[in-house]
Amino acid sequence: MATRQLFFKTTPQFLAHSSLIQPSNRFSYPLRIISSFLYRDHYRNFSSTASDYITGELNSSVAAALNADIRVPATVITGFLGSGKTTLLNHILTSQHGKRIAVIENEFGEVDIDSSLVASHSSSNEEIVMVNNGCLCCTVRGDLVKLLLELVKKKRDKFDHIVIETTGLAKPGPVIETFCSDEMLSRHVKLDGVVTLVDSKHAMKHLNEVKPRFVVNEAVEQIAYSDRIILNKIDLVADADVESLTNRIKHINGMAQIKLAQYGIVDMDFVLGVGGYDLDRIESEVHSNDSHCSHQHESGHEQHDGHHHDHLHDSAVSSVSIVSEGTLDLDYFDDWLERLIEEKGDDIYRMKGILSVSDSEQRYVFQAVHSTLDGCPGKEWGPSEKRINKIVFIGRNLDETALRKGFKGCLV
Ligand SMILES: Nc1nc2c(ncn2[C@@H]2O[C@H](COP(=O)(O)OP(=O)(O)OP(=O)(O)O)[C@@H](O)[C@H]2O)c(=O)[nH]1
Repeated sequence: MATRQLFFKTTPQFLAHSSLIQPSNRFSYPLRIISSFLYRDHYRNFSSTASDYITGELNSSVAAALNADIRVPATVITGFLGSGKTTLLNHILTSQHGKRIAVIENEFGEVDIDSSLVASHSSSNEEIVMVNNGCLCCTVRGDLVKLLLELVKKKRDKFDHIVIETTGLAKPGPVIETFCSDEMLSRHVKLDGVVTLVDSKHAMKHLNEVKPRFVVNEAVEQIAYSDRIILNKIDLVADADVESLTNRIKHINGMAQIKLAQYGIVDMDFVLGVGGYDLDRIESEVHSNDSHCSHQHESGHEQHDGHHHDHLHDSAVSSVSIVSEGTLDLDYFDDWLERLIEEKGDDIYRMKGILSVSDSEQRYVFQAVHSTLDGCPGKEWGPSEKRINKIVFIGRNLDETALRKGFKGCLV
């Protein structure tokens, strides 16, 4: 199938205001509650309201009967100024992946340059639709939701996947939270993954930049929130630089997969269909994390992550992995997580985990973005399989000792 795309454009500062997502708008679900509502809500609610929005699509009752997730996947491309986001977008739009892509482009500044760069690479310009909503400053979240819902309502039959390119200075947190916390949006669109472009030549400088108190370092945040990281422009640096940058990135985010690239050339399945927020994909994500994190598993009950503590940087954003045998009391764990989220929800950007819980033959899987938690029972443990808990936290000022202690307190 030929690749076709729609093109939507917004204007400055569109996704960069975390203050727009007030704590009161967030919701926190204890795991035991989530486990019962999860699939039911996403799929059944979809079927009851989809007809308002989606015409000429799958019959919603058929979808419900099949328990199919027919929400549109959306990929967020982020990365510092000049890191290669538009280059990657063009690669996506010109690759043969069989998906029809709708693009939401966030331009920083009055002059629309990126859209013409993308358009010039597009194979079917007539499919490109420009949307200019004026200045989205301070109405970011609502406008993004409106834009996405309109897209689904009016053009749903014209695309299979949405790609959102943020500005180089955008903070991805508010964008991700929008997908997770807006009920209407989450019925129709699911966040597939956050892909971050990193400029191999200049990234270290940006990552090391010390910002004034309460000012976030966007380059660090973009890495912390990502599911896939493309270490781009490797043609401009030595291997040793790539290695130290890779290690630095792993320290910030021990969960994301990393690929080296020139001109954003990566396989499409690295960026599309990532399933970064799908509970049924968490296991493979956490496993794949093992392979690139060079864990040095300790013998004994608990194993520490191998996040290169020999070259720690004083960045406040980092990740902590807990890999441990043993069985958890889900109620204890639930209480602990609730407390953690209450106290540190703003600082915990992402969490993913596979748990071995008492009185259950199934894994328990969960994932969270700040205080928005999803969890449900997963695959059964094999008869001779070692039950190993794996949890990854990514956030600011993480207290590794306290996290390990809290986790241990939930073991039976
Ligand atoms: N040498 C080299 N140049 C690259 C590579 N990838 C992209 N570029 C160039 O870097 C420049 C910036 O790339 P863009 O794709 O526009 O970067 P961007 O992240 O969209 O930039 P902003 O929209 O300004 O944030 C362009 O001139 C690209 O051709 C690469 O791997 N190697």
